[in-house]
Amino acid sequence: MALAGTGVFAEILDGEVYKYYADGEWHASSSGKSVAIINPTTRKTQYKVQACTQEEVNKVMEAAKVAQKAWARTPLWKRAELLHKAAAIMKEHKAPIAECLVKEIAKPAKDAVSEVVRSGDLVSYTAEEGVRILGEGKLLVSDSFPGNERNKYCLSSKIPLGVVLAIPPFNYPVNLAVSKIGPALIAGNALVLKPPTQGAVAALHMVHCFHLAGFPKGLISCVTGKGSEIGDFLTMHPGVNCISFTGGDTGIAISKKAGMVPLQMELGGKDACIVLEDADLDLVAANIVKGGFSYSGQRCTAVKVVLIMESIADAVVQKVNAKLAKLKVGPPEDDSDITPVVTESSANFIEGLVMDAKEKGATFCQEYRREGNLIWPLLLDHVRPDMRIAWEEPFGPVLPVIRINSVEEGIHHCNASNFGLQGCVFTRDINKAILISDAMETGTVQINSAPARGPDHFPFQGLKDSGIGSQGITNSINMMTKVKSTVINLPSPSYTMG
Ligand SMILES: NC(=O)C1=CN([C@@H]2O[C@H](COP(=O)(O)OP(=O)(O)OC[C@H]3O[C@@H](n4cnc5c(N)ncnc54)[C@H](OP(=O)(O)O)[C@@H]3O)[C@@H](O)[C@H]2O)C=CC1
Ligand SMILES: O=C(O)[C@H](O)COP(=O)(O)O
Repeated sequence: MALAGTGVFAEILDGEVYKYYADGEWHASSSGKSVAIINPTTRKTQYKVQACTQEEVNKVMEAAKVAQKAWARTPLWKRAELLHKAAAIMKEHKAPIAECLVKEIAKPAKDAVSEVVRSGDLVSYTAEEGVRILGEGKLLVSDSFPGNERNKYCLSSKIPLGVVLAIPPFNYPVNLAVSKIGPALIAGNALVLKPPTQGAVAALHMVHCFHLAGFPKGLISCVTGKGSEIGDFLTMHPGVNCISFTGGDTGIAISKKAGMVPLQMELGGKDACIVLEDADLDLVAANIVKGGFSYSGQRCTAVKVVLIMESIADAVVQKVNAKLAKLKVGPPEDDSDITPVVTESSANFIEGLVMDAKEKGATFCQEYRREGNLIWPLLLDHVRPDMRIAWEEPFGPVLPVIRINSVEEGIHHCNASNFGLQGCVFTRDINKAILISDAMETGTVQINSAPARGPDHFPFQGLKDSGIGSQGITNSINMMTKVKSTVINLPSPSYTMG
């Protein structure tokens, strides 16, 4: 039974097209045009969203600016209270939101529910963390700097940036939206969301939960449309005071076009898994399968290349293959492990990487199989650096194994990548693990576990082409504020004697 667009969500639907959200209300766009969202499994149109116009974006920005000023005067505890309310509503309505994730991005049914619950928890945690860290400021006294007496007291605190533009990617359209919305709002900013086209309807349902919680008009808005059509207008809009983006190379282009505003960019990755001879091989195999193939490899933090010592490679490949044979391949509704990848062009891209590896002599541990957007899990052994898959991210259920003869070789491959998101190392020797972690040029290194962004309050950042700034709840709140100081100048120095 379809739940999306029904019950409390009925008002977000206009005929068969989902509305966009502006000035505290749901609207049909004056463009009269819509964008189709193709179900990756059926490859037919599942939903439609409004193709918003530039004029509508302008109005949203104006309303956001006005609403932000009033919001910044709203006590912190009240902002937190509203966020807690939105989180509870989101969790209460997890079923329709999860249904959209299943239909729009083929997320396995259970994972879709987990994404919504995790998102509710993220919003609540953000409310609590915001109350703590934004409730504190700093007092500096002048006599610590040479030549000064204690006649100046500097009071500094964190203040909002203004209007934050949030652009999340298709693979976590709810979670990676709230990871921007929560921190922006608790810090006193207004928020404009441009959801990914695949995932837009899940995001609109999530935004309605914030609407039902009673946030002021204009403070949150959600404009839909193809990124290729309205993206530049949004990111270059003079009303935007901060851009928080998660996605692919588009982020690099945005960073070149954006004005002088803070940027938070979480981009692609080619997370390496370095396996040493003394590793627990069962643990390694379990993490390669979980890390490489969860959500069919469509995670920025997926294991995207295995760099394994030659002497243990056969044993690990055998264990991984045994586990891959047990994965359930099929539609997301059946809670399959491997589901269709998000678009046909994505499936074609993955196939291109596989065919290139085939031509250049990689060993196929399974037969390559594809039906529509559904690609069966594939481990490619004996991959060499001249193959594209050694460097490019497939964002699909295809994982290359490169056999190495020294740890240095593994580190060298990891660091030669233009990406630097996460990486992992498997060894029982913690001293070696720390040295390797320090040598890997990535934002995070996991020791004895696959890469992961969560838990959501951990710092999450990419080096090189993987991003700018750091996410995670605390870092995002800090990033979405600036520092304001007030200096009290005393007529004469004053010292407390104790
Ligand atoms: N480091 C991280 O945290 C993560 C990184 N990623 C990376 O994202 C990629 C896959 O996600 P995907 O959604 O396809 O990424 P894209 O970069 O294609 O899209 C991300 C978002 O940007 C929008 N967009 C597209 N063009 C523009 C533009 N010109 N201006 C502004 N916004 C635009 C998209 O909208 P529309 O859908 O309408 O095109 C979407 O909302 C992979 O490379 C992956 O590694 C993914 C998740 C997390
Ligand atoms: O987009 C992604 O891949 C996510 O940021 C990964 O999140 P996870 O590692 O917590 O699944």
